[in-house]
Amino acid sequence: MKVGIVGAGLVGATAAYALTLRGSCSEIVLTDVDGERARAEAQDVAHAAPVSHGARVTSGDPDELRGSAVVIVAAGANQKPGESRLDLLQKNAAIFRDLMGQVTAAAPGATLLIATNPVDVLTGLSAELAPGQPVIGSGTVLDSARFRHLVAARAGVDATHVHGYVLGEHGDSAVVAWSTAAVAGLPVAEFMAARGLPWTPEIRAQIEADTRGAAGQIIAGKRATYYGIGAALARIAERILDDRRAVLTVSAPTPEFGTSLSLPRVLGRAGVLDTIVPALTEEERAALGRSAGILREAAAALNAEPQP
Ligand SMILES: NC(=O)C1=CN([C@@H]2O[C@H](COP(=O)(O)OP(=O)(O)OC[C@H]3O[C@@H](n4cnc5c(N)ncnc54)[C@H](O)[C@@H]3O)[C@@H](O)[C@H]2O)C=CC1
Ligand SMILES: CC(=O)C(=O)O
Repeated sequence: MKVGIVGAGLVGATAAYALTLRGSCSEIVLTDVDGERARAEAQDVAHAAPVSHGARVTSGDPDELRGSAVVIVAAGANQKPGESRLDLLQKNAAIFRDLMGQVTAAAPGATLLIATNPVDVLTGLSAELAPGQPVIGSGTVLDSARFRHLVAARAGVDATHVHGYVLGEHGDSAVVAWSTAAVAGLPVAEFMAARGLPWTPEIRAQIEADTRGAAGQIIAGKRATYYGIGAALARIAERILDDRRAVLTVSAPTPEFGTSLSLPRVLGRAGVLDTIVPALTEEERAALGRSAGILREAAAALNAEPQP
């Protein structure tokens, strides 16, 4: 089971490290326009293999992606403090137009797993640039993890026992779908009330703000985020490799919304096998519609740009 990674920067290299520590695959190849960086990152991660699960970790030209079952794409610029993900669109779209031909030529059978921001619009663009190949974006898998972490901290339980989805854009319009949230199978308010734990509209609003604002807070403090997304990418990739039918909020082209966005989706070797539309409140449905509108506008603005 081979995973290719395009873009051996902070996100790509951390994904390689997470794949290695989790034993997600037997082979990882890192590629980057900065070949020296890719080589050094592969060498460093390879030294974790003998003390974890023994994967073969190498670097090389895009040609070396051949035989990959999944190719993670994390190439491109990241946000500077104060920048939004959508601010990265033009420059990262140009990088994708440049690299996608090499990726599809080398690994025509791979599922493409996009991480570069703005991930929803670039997932849609990648699906156009790689017709016939399964393409998904990491979407709101990371946001859903952040949401679960924040609820778990309030509830005083392990985050793996908190359920809940963030939907729509991986970005400022992400929709925190409280109606999907549960702690140990109970609606959050019920769980909190039964234990006399504080649960107010202000606390809910703070959790929503912290879920949406997490990337900004981390970027302000250390210039980039990579551990959360590295683990999320490894999890998504291994669920695809295992054909596990896991349900994750990945981004994918969604005709009903006219854009790529995140909804809970069943994942297998062929990529997205099914999409689940949760029973949302009217307010959540409206927020999801607004989020989709923002993404449609961004994609339209990209298509309106003259191509070199
Ligand atoms: N989807 C998500 O949840 C998250 C997405 N990101 C995004 O991931 C992307 C990468 O972020 P970082 O790793 O922090 O940036 P970075 O600057 O550390 O790494 C980017 C790498 O891409 C490489 N690159 C540029 N053009 C390339 C090309 N044509 N072919 C191959 N490699 C190329 C660069 O040489 C560099 O090594 C950014 O767009 C960032 O916003 C970051 C965190 C979370
Ligand atoms: C940077 C980014 O997209 C994130 O950490 O959510």
